[in-house]
Amino acid sequence: MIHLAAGNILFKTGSHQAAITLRGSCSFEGGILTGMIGANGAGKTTFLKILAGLQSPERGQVILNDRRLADLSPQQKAEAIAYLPQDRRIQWPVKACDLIALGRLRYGRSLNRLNQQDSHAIAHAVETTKTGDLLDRSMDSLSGGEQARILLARALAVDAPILLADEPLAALDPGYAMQIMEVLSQEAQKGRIVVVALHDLTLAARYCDRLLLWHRGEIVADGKPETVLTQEWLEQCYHIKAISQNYRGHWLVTPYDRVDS
Ligand SMILES: Nc1ncnc2c1ncn2[C@@H]1O[C@H](COP(=O)(O)OP(=O)(O)OP(=O)(O)O)[C@@H](O)[C@H]1O
Repeated sequence: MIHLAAGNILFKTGSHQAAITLRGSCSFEGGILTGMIGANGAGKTTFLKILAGLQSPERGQVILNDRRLADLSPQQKAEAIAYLPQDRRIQWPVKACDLIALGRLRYGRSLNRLNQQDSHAIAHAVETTKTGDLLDRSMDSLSGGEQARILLARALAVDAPILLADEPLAALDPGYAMQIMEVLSQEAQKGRIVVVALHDLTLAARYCDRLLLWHRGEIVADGKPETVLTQEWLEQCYHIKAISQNYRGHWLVTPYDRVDS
């Protein structure tokens, strides 16, 4: 079973007024879809980058299956972790199918020498993201939502045991957003660690097994959606009120009003 843990992390994010000090420990097991939620600037992206080994904390460390992430080679990290960054607007005329295939480069193969395993992983990623009709299109001709789906397909094509996705639902319409959450949930059910930063609390509550709530650089709540998305936390962290209800076995959260801070 894959295991990823971040212990006693301390990280200062720059020196401007909005900068924060990120502190926290948490661990992740395969088979669970974890949503990271929290207001803008709370620390979600920074923490995902630390988990992905793209930022080095000033204190603390990330451990992947008993080994320090910092001690792994770039190749080993690339084989273990697929990372979908938040900033992902593609302005260059690469074909969508080639961009997805880039997910296989970690195996040291060039795009024109993909083997059967590569083709299988790419076909699976295309099928699960329903991007087959976009493959021949140039990335710079796609809408923001279409690009987002292709980039998620590239991350899935890596076929890594850990998938870290930073706001994969940004720019997606409600139907595709739900489809992507279903895909992420299925990937977790296969035994992967899937951690996803989200702003849509309704979908976070509906699909995630576990939520981590970030507030000013710290995890203030960690647990099942119904224990994290309480009125108190929503007011304190987002300054909102929400209707929470159980509907056909699903915990639904609908923000409806702002609370003056
Ligand atoms: N490279 C950087 N240099 C300076 N400050 C940074 C840098 N990256 C992030 N920060 C600051 O660190 C804080 C946390 O940022 P982070 O992107 O982790 O938040 P977030 O929870 O992902 O926010 P959002 O929901 O808006 O994406 C913010 O105040 C941000 O301005």
